[in-house]
Amino acid sequence: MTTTDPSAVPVSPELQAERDHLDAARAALRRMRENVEGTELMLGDVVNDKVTNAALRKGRERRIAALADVPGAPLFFGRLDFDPGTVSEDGDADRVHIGRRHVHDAEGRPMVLDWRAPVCVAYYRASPGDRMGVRVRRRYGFGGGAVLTAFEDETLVGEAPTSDAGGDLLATEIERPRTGPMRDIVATIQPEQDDLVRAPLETTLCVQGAPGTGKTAVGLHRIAFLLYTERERLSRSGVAIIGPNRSFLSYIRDVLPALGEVDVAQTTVEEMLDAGLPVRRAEEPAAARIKGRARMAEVLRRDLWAHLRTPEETVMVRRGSRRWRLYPEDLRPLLDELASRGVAYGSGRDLLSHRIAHAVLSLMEGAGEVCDDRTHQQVRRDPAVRSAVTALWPKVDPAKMVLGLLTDPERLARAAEGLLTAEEQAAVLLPGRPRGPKSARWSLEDMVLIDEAAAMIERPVSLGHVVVDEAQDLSPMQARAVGRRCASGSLTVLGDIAQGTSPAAAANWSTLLEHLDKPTGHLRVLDRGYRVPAQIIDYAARLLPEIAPGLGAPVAVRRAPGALRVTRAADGLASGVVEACRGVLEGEGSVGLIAADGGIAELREALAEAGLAAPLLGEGDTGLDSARLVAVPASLAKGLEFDAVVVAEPAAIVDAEERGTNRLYVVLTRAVSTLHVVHARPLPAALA
Ligand SMILES: Nc1ncnc2c1ncn2[C@@H]1O[C@H](COP(=O)(O)OP(=O)(O)OP(=O)(O)O)[C@@H](O)[C@H]1O
Repeated sequence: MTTTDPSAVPVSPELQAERDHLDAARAALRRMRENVEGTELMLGDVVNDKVTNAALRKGRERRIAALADVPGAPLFFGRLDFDPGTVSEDGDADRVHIGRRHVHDAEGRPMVLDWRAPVCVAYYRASPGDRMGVRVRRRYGFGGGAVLTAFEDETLVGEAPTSDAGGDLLATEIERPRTGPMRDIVATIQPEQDDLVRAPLETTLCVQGAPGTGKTAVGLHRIAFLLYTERERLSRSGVAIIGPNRSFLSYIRDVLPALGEVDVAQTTVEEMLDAGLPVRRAEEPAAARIKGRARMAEVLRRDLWAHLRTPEETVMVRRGSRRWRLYPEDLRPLLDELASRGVAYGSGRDLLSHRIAHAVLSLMEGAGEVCDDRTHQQVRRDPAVRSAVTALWPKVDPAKMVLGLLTDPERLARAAEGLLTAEEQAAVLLPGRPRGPKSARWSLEDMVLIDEAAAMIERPVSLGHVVVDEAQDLSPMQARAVGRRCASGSLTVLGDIAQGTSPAAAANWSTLLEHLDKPTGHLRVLDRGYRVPAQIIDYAARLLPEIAPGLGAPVAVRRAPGALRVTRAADGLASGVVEACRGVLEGEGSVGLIAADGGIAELREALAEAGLAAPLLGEGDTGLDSARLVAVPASLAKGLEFDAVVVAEPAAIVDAEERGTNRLYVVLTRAVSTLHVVHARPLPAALA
């Protein structure tokens, strides 16, 4: 009789002992959760204060969520046996199990250590050359339903260490068929990745990595690590991850919760800007490039500060029977001093009212009057002072300001003199004749300008850490917007220059780091490719000399015979694609059909006629978990991956946009196991 339940198969006593430990750890985790759940009653009795109660309750809910047992994710994945006395005086404790979170027994003795604990570094980095006190490293294999089915020991001591650096388990883990969103890689983080994950909070990292080298995974695990080591600091200041679009964010949404972190904001650049205005049009590439340049900040700065007026009138404050006068020549130095100090425009207004009040008080005191803080406040609020401030230092609304600037050629010419040519000025003007910010047809690039203006008026609050993925696509102006949101925090900048597809994409990282205001950020390179088998990456890398001269292909850690097929569709593209999809669907796991945005509808129709439903990614709430076969517009493929990928008509993908060859490189590097390229037109020269 065959059985499909791995837990029912007889096993060795050692494996059984490990299973028992896993069961005991699960029971202990349940008890830890129940203990937290049981705190509700005590809370009501002891604390009456509503606000405190609400905060405690929220903390408690968070803790309960963090202690949830994630179905399908085993509670531990590894074990280390250290030299006696390395971890503790007590010999037994030199064996530690390592998992996603800390679990202890009823007496408080650890049963599973959180992978982020310092002692666990050895799990990821110990080698026969530097064994870090480790004698044996054990890695576990799991079957369906997180049933422990195997383990593999690596002995680091003795004459003949048995180290394969976990190669088989790594390949098995990567090739495990995908059924939905991205998974964590906590069990198999590689040494070069671990080094980045555990970089201290103060360090801004910029990671250049070819497709599938694990950049996104590193960024997500770094957040989890930082939240573990710096929880208090970061829970006050906040952490965010910025991704290229909603489909991508949906793809990565489960990774942090699986690592026990449920409180990280995930956003796109567009959502982050949050100007309260809708984006109504895509910018022309030429205008996008101009609006994305850092010099636009100077154009905006000039326009903003041009709102200041030269004092022409006397300010007269009445107090009782006396009148105190400040003449234009008294006011001018106050204004000039503030304007030259680099204050935010908005706080400058406030400071000006203080300066004027101070000057009036000096006159009063010079005449023998006794003044105190109350007098200062009264003078500051005097209608004459207030109207002088309003006239000299007018309030500015950022959206109205940008609207005014981009609809008035003369005003723009004044602000852009020496910075933009006449043609460039004409290119950035807004279309139509909008009457106000609500009716204007803004682009994303315009929103970035509004954000810049808003930040010049009032500086935004800084987060503690921001991870920005696909950062190569940030224009200098977008980079400034990201950078000022972590002005006093740090960044993890992830990307690949070769995958830059936006019109103002970065050409190198040092310039982008400057725009992010982190010029001393450390540039690190990941070059071991985990996702894509060698045959596929070699094929895609033929595009590199054209799109990113100087950048090499990653060194693929896996080869997969038969991974690549290139077919000329003799009976037309649609039928070739249907046939290719049918073929790859015979295998296991997720399948992505990727085509130029303009061609995807027709291919979906052909698939539907052939009885193959392919929901469109990005439409409604279609996520990657809704079906095995998903139709992916090329513009949304970035950052995603599928077990098998069918790429339809590479030439159409290249032709669809200015940086179409970069887009094709992205598209060709999404497959974990199989890539099938189908074409009716000739292939781009490098692939022919
Ligand atoms: N150490 C690892 N163990 C297991 N899987 C890994 C490891 N590193 C990376 N992977 C897998 O490789 C794939 C690619 O990882 P990831 O998406 O982080 O790469 P990337 O560098 O961001 O790629 P891209 O530039 O194409 O977006 C993922 O499936 C990830 O789980």
